[in-house]
Amino acid sequence: MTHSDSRTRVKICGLTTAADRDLAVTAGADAVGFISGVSVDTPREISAETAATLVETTPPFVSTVLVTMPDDVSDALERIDRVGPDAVQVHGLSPSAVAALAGETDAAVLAAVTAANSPDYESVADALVVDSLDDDGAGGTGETHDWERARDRVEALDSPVVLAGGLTPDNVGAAIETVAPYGVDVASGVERSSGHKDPAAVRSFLGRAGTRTDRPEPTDPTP
Ligand SMILES: O=C(O)c1ccccc1N[C@@H]1O[C@H](COP(=O)(O)O)[C@@H](O)[C@H]1O
Repeated sequence: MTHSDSRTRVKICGLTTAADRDLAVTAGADAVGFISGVSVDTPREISAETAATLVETTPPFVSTVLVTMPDDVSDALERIDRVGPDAVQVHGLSPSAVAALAGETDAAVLAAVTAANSPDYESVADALVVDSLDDDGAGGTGETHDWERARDRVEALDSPVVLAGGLTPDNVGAAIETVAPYGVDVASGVERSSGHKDPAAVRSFLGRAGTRTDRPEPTDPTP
């Protein structure tokens, strides 16, 4: 299902600090992603405790996403319980495990997939994140994949498709035009150094994705 007639949602992922989360929120991100519990070495990984704090202090109407690589369904449920996100993005689970997880959590379940295996996950996840996954099933590769093939998937699948993998301020406009995804997702492409976002790049990415709003700085929602 193409979404070229509506605004493309943007997730800024791999946020490691409150300052970077606030930067993404202020610049107009629809969703903010926190990476915790992954089996690959990444500068964007944070502890479950830090992720829980960042989720809890994210202002209303911005979706929080836990990005994780669980061993199995019960491991995923424990991680969701500890962090409390609106959505969980799971890497490396089979379609049947994703289906079981979706049946047991109130969080929206996003499956990280490739264009090749995306049809296997369509009926079991709330949305598909089509990425350039490495051999371990992890994202954050900074590498693009075949956008024409991704476009075919967007047209063939009923589930919302989020395009990820190697997106940057320079290519996100062309990516949206080519693929017409429901949303786009970026981690390494808007960093100034490993694990730290570049404010100008985050704003530029959101602007070129058609989403920048320049919201006022968020205030601490805790009383
Ligand atoms: O970013 C990571 O290091 C990472 C590690 C393990 C699983 C997922 C990860 N990131 C996800 O991959 C996409 C695309 O990343 P990039 O823009 O190509 O760097 C990212 O948005 C996360 O969802």
